[in-house]
Parts: sequence; structure tokens; C-alpha cells
Amino acid sequence: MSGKRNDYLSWDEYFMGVAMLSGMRSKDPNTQVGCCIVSQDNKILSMGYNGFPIGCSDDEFPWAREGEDPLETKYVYSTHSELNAILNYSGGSLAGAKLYVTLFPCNECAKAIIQSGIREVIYDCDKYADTAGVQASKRMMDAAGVRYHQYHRTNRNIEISL
Ligand SMILES: O=c1[nH]c(=O)n([C@H]2C[C@H](O)[C@@H](COP(=O)(O)O)O2)cc1CO
Ligand SMILES: [Zn+2]
Repeated sequence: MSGKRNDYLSWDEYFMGVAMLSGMRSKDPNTQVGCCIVSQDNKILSMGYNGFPIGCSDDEFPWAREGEDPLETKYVYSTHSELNAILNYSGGSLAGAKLYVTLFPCNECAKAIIQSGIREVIYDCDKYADTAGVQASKRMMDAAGVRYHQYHRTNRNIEISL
């Protein structure tokens, strides 16, 4: 008798994979971030990626990282993947949910995560760990009891032909 297949995706691979796929929608030329919010019983509630708000054209607003005029950089306009995922959810409360994200949440996203009742953050990259924003984020999540841990990479390669 044949049993079930064994090489199916784990829950963590599935949700981080969805977050990574979502990040591939980002138009940011430097850092593409994706996010997937999941209920306690492993149902996907929402997704998001970093980009400009609705109506703010990807072709007219600036993607530059630096410039004399801050109004000509992306930082004052881009909405982070985590905030987009939280705001994209129209089903009610996110209390008790888990959030998978490809980059550690900044302090502004940490505020939204805490206030929306999300209890756990699973992140992949932490390349801005030295910044005040990420340190403030960890301090707030520690104080609020939001658990966070790094995704354990399995080095599985997935090929999808589109
Ligand atoms: O938590 C985050 N979530 C998120 O979506 N972002 C976005 C904002 C920017 O579009 C981009 C960061 O750009 P850069 O790495 O060039 O500074 O990533 C940045 C952070 C910072 O940790
Ligand atoms: Zn953020």
C-alpha cells in the first residue's frame, strides 16, 4: 500500500515561501520585502509587499535611496510589506495571528504589529539589525510580549514555471 508523499512543504516553508513570492511583486529596485499573516490554525489571512500607496504611481514617485531632497527619495512614500499586509486584511481581528516576513520589521511596523494583536513574528533576513529602528522594534516587541524568531532555512529549491 502506498503512503503519503514525504517531500511536501512544511508549514514554515509554505508561509515563508508565500511571503517571498509576495515580495516578488515589489517594484523597489534595492530591497523587495514580502509578508504573509497566518492564523493560529495555519490559515493565510493576508499578504503584502513594499510599495507606494494606491494612486501614487510607481513610475512618477521616486525609488532613489539618497538625495539632497528627502521628497525625492522612496523613504517618505513607501508602505512597508508588514503594514500593507495588516491594512489589506478586511476580515476583522488579527489578534493571536503569526506574521511571516522576509525582512525584520522596522519600529513603525512593530507598532502596527503590536497594536493589531499579532503575537508572533517569523523573519528571514535581519540586515538592518544595527539600526536604531530595528533595535527599537525589538525593544517594543519584547515589552509587548510579541515573540520573534528567525526562519530556519531548509535550502529547498522550488521551481515554478509560469
Ligand atoms: O520592515 C521593513 N519592511 C519593508 O517593507 N521595508 C521596505 C521599505 C523600502 O521599500 C525597502 C528598504 O529599502 P532599502 O533597503 O533600500 O533601504 O524595504 C523596509 C523595512 C525595514 O526593516
Ligand atoms: Zn516597517
